[in-house]
Amino acid sequence: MIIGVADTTFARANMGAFAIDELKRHTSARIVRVTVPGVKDLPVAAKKLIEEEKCDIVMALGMPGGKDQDKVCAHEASQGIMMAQLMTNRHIIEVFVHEDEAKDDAELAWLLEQRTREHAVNVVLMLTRPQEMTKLAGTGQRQGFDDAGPARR
Ligand SMILES: Cc1nc2c(=O)[nH]c(=O)nc-2n(C[C@H](O)[C@H](O)[C@H](O)CO)c1C
Repeated sequence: MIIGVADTTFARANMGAFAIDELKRHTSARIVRVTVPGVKDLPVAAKKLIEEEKCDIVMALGMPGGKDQDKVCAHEASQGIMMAQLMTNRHIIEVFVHEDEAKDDAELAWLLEQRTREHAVNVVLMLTRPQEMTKLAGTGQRQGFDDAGPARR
């Protein structure tokens, strides 16, 4: 099994390093990493990881900024990532932390790390123990901030 990790220099924390550290805690799968400038460069980076590096699944890690043009960029990047998934028939787990989700730099740094680590665990489960993911179905999981939990009557 091979896991791809694509991250960006635009992000304000080393999301690729967090992902790799967390993946290594849960799997001995080979990991291939590539770093690109920004989120719009992630779709082709992920597609190349799948097609050329034979990755079974890819984490696409990025941080959209808070400006309007950043949000447009992020939407375009998401569409590209979805297209790459459909073209390759492989999951590309998009891990985006929007800069304005956090109230200050300290929270942003925490969120960039926490969301990346929690999605790394999802990636390992999806690849190696999908039945464990099914056990979590409908439980209101969130990556980073608190889980929402199941809705109650
Ligand atoms: C406006 C803009 N905003 C972001 C952003 O919020 N987050 C990010 O990761 N990258 C951004 N970029 C850069 C593009 O994603 C891309 O790297 C360049 O257009 C080069 O292809 C751009 C150009």
